Amino acid sequence: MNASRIIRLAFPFILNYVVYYIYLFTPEIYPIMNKIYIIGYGAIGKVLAVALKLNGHEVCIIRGSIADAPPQLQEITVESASGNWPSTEIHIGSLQQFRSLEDGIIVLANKSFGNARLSEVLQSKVGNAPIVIMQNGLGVERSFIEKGFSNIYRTVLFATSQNLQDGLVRFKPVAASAVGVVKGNEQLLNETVEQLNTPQFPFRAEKSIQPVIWKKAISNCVFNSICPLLETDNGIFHRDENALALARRIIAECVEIAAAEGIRLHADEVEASLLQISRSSDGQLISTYQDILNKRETEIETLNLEVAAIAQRLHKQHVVRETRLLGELTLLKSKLHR
Ligand SMILES: NC(=O)C1=CN([C@@H]2O[C@H](COP(=O)(O)OP(=O)(O)OC[C@H]3O[C@@H](n4cnc5c(N)ncnc54)[C@H](OP(=O)(O)O)[C@@H]3O)[C@@H](O)[C@H]2O)C=CC1
Ligand SMILES: CC(C)(CO)C(=O)C(=O)O
Repeated sequence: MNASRIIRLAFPFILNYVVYYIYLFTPEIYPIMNKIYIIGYGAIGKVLAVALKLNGHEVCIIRGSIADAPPQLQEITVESASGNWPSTEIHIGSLQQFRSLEDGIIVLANKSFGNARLSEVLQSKVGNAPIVIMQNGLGVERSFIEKGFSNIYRTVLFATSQNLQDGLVRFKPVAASAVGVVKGNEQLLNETVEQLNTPQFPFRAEKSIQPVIWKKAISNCVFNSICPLLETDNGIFHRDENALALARRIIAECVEIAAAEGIRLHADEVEASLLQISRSSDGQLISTYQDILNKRETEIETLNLEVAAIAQRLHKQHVVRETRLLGELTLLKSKLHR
């Protein structure tokens, strides 16, 4: 065999290696992910930060609503049914402090109504680093897609967390929270999940995230409107047949819109999941009700009102009359209280 034939035969293998090494060592193509930046010093952000730090990760919480918060160390304690986790010091900073976040995973644990502004600020700092959106609702990833972020992942949380005091949070994990690809690839998804997953706050990769997003969002359309309007806790649906009957009407409407979007869900499975959440968070107030009581903006626009907007786009607004009305009432109640 002559030399040129050997080179010709070997060429595909050499090319493979070259591409592989460029892939591995070029941060523009393959993010480094040494650190975890959590945006939002709220109930979820604090617990996630503590769980990750306890498992040896370098983690920093970045304030979501405050642009110029001075860097500080804050001790956070997490209360859980199996006992308190060791109190842990967490670095808190602000976006102004960081020129680039390209060496990490960026977790959005802020309220979704902050996404439009945050996506603008993050645009020049993120590069190809994965963004993990850890919020309830539909369409919460829109501003990141529109601005051309390259790796967008979406989590559906199966856990509840509640702020008790500034450095004290109560956490209840129910199951491993699902993470799936909105834009990106499965390999980066798996590596991102591997980084985020801890025994205290478990995550799992989900290949088909859209049905999971819709199922949880429909439950939230029920909880986040009916509970604040009735001024009651999440347990109402397993305690009261009439409340459950109302929930069924909202579920039926939303399941029809999900189907029109190509997401097949059965009303019965959504109801079963709603009842499970209602039982496991009996006595707890849903975030929207807490937000109204604390005179804060709510996420209702990415729940009932987003389902209504999707229905309108599909010329099916007649299908979601009750879902929309409850959403509008919740929005009005929130505005009247602020
Ligand atoms: N708590 C729970 O049990 C669950 C929560 N979720 C979802 O997780 C997400 C976080 O919830 P949770 O931690 O409970 O919420 P919190 O209200 O406790 O905290 C949310 C954080 O969002 C940030 N924020 C508020 N307004 C803005 C704004 N305008 N711009 C940017 N950031 C803002 C604030 O961060 P900072 O103080 O740094 O400014 C705030 O602390 C929500 O989308 C929620 O729906 C889902 C399931 C369960
Ligand atoms: C419905 C519930 C309680 C489930 O985690 C939730 O999503 C929330 O608190 O916002």
